[in-house]
Amino acid sequence: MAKKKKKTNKKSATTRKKISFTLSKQQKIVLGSFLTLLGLALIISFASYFLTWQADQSDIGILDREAETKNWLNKFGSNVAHFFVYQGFGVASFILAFLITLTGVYYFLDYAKKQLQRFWFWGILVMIWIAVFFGFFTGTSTIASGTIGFEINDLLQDYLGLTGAILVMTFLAIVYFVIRLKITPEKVSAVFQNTKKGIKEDFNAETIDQTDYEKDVVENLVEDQKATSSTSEMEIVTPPEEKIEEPVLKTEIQKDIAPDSDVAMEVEAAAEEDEVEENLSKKLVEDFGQFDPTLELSNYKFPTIELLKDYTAGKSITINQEELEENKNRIVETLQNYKIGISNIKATIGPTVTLYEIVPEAGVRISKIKNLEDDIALSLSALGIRIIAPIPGRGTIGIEVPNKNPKIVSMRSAIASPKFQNAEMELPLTLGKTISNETFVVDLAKMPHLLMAGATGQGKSVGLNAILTSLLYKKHPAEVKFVLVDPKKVELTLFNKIERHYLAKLPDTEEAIITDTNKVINTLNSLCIEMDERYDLLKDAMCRNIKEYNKKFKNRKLNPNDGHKFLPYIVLVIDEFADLIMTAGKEVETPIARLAQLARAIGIHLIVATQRPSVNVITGIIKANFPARIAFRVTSKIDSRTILDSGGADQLIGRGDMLFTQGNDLTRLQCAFVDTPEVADITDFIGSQKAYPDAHMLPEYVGEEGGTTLDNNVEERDKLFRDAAEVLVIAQQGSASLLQRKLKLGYNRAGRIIDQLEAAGIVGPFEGSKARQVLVPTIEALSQHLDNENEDT
Ligand SMILES: Nc1ncnc2c1ncn2[C@@H]1O[C@H](COP(=O)(O)OP(=O)(O)OP(=O)(O)O)[C@@H](O)[C@H]1O
Repeated sequence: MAKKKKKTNKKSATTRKKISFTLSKQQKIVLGSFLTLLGLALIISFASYFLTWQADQSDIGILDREAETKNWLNKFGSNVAHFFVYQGFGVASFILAFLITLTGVYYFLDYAKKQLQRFWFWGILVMIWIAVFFGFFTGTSTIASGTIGFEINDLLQDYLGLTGAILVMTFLAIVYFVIRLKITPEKVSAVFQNTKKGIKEDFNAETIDQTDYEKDVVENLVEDQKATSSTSEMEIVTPPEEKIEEPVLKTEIQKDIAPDSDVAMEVEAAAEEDEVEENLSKKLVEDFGQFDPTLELSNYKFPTIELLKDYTAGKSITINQEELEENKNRIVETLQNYKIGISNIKATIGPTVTLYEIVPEAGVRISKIKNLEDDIALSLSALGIRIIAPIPGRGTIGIEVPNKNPKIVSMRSAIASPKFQNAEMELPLTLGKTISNETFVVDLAKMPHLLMAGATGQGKSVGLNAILTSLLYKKHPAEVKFVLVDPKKVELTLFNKIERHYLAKLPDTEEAIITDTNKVINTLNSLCIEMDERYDLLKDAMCRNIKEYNKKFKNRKLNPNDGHKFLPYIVLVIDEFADLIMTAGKEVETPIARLAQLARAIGIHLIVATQRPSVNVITGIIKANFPARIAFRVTSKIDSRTILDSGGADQLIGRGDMLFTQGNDLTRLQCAFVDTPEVADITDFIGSQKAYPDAHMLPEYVGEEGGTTLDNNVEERDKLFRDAAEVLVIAQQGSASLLQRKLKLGYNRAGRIIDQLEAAGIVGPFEGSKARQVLVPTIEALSQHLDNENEDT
């Protein structure tokens, strides 16, 4: 049933969408004034037609310019009125004119149109009814009922007879009164009662008025007498004041204690609840506009491009012809040494490497060229040769040869590129430039997590800074929050300045940037709680991902009173992951794996960087959930295999030369370079602006120190022990997930509390898939139980 309802709602929504066309404000005013004036013109012509119709009827014909008409709106008036009044609905045609005027006014003043539709629906029905009604009286003359009214009436009478027609008409009138005017027998009787009472009050009031009047007259007389005849004497008796007040008293008495026989009972008919005209959220959006998450920092200014340095100023990529020729000749020679002929060769010059695309002669085995990689590298005497055989989608074989004079790709050029500026992505990142010198932009939200590896000094930190800078240039502080983990303690410190704008942290912690392993564990678990909470919100809102959820929230379809809020993306950046795994092992691996598996839909994205991409650091489960990888230069082929599932990263030339994969092809990129002073300038720029009162707060997570297990130690119980006990006793169901939901706890904490409750004898032992038994029947019994416990200790 509910499904059906939803379906029809959906259907009506789509039809509404189809029908509704949006007019601009000006168009509405023009249309509104046109309709209003047209309606008024009709009213005037109709009114005039009733006076002049007999004279005009013979002259009907708008094309005849000579013909004279008496209608106030001349030929237009007489023709239109003849059509609507005589041939149409008679007197009731005024309703039509009125509806047109009303429509005009609605458009002119831009009122909601829903109401208008009702006016039209009922207006037309009433018009037809009135026309038919007049059909009873008009006989042969059709001016009052119009032809339509007369004909319908005639038809009714032919089939039902006069009595039947009257009954049908009466029934229709009742329908109108009950449905449209919501007049019920109770209301009618209440009106009668009120009228009765009203008449009585009026009568009394009149008595007062009369006395007042008499008093006035007497007073005036006194004054007149005084003024006009000082001679003639007349005794004037002013009525005593009590007399005037008497009727007032009487009314009060009558009001308060009415005589028994006349007990007036006021019947208050329960007011019909108003129907909401339009979807409430639509109205909210109309009234207040879409929810704007950036409102709190509405004056926030994004960092300017000037804050970034241009390292390539005046140094665009120059083509060194000599170098190109030399490399080409060597490639051709080397291949010929191995009896591989080339039919064509093409060079694409990138910032750090040049790609030579060769088309081998027919019959050459590709694997043969691939095997010659080292030989070609030797003959070109260059580091970092990479052979791509074949280049996917191109049908050629690529040989990447590093340039002798590589160019720095400045972050400024990447940020200023139209590709990045116009990127309509949730979390756009510009990583640098491709081999064909194009800016490379990807969406972190689509990745959905990124693994980064590279030997020391190859550009990892710069890469991380480039990623964070991209987000700072594109996303408002309300839209994205960073959780930064930096065991090296120095790499990300600059971001401390934007703590209250962009960072998220645990409650009760000083620094937002996490450098301590223990805190990392707490933060990761807290993010898991945040993830669970967000999933609950999404489930409640029936959304599949954060994008849909936020859209719904912006359109005011989710009620903040139900806990709904705008959800910013959370980007968790972990530098030196290997170090973390070494010190904390499983404790960090488990929540990271959980987040990596589940957090994509609710907007938590992970960027994990490591120096050593060995298999005990990047375990299978982590690898499986990080399809997007970046490899800077690594020291061995094995490391390259671990991070990219293929070689290549060991042949990079360093200094930001990198390979990027999103699960399929490898793309060689030159990472955009952003130096520490530039990051300092950007964070200074943001940090100096108005900020939120505090960093974004993550849910509280109580670590292992939060309590003991089956030890019934009252001192060591969780802070929420009593609340939890009450929740379970009320629900009479000993389940940890109930606690998680009701008290917004993480899984571990809820589990610990359940253990404590078991130790305290409030819930029974673990019963497998069934919920535990609650041993305390009521809240009172629980209070007594806990009080006894306190007395014992
Ligand atoms: N994209 C780049 N373009 C030009 N030079 C770069 C680029 N990336 C890095 N470099 C150079 O390499 C140096 C080291 O880079 P970075 O500090 O990012 O290395 P790292 O991989 O983080 O090293 P570590 O792991 O030891 O911290 C930089 O100081 C810079 O000179």
